[in-house]
Amino acid sequence: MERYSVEVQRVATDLLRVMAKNLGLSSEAEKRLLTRVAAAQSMRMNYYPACPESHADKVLGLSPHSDAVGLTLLLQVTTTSPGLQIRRQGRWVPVAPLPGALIANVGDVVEVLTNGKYKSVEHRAVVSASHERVSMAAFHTARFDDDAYGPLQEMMLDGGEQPRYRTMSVEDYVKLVFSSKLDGKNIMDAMKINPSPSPP
Ligand SMILES: O=C(O)CCC(=O)C(=O)O
Ligand SMILES: [Fe+2]
Repeated sequence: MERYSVEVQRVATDLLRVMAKNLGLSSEAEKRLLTRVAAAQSMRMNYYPACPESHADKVLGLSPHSDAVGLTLLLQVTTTSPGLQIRRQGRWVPVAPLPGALIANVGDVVEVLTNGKYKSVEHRAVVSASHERVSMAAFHTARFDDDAYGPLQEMMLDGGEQPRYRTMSVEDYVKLVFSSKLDGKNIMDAMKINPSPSPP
């Protein structure tokens, strides 16, 4: 478990480095502005028992949400029973499990830091009438005592872009997350400076 955790954290850091490069952050110091959101890690094992046929279409395994972290690397441990779905253009799209594959879910913190250039993905888990399912999520964040979460100056300066999200200390952000319900992208709505009305 410890080895898995260390390796997954390394993958998360590498992915964030690539994302930073894609965004034009080239120096080591600039890349660190994104990789710092993989400095800390927490893990969650999700167990979804099979749900009786009569209820399966009325029950969700996990309500729609986006992860309130930097980057999540998710392993669908049960490869024989799908359950994860992502929301794309208003529709729920299943993500088929691939043995040994990690799914990278962009979290809310990366959406804020990149001023919306990378959007966090809304997702949910559904249950099956016949199969139980296990997934394991590794969440990556900045350290609690790290500076703040807010749109990176380095990315906005070029285009004279305006910040679309508030800047908040990591501690206040964590308080906001723990006082919020698991409900779609509600934390992003709270962080937006001029939230546009959400589609029905
Ligand atoms: O079980 C899944 O596939 C989704 C888990 C998840 O979204 C989470 O733990 O945040
Ligand atoms: Fe999630």
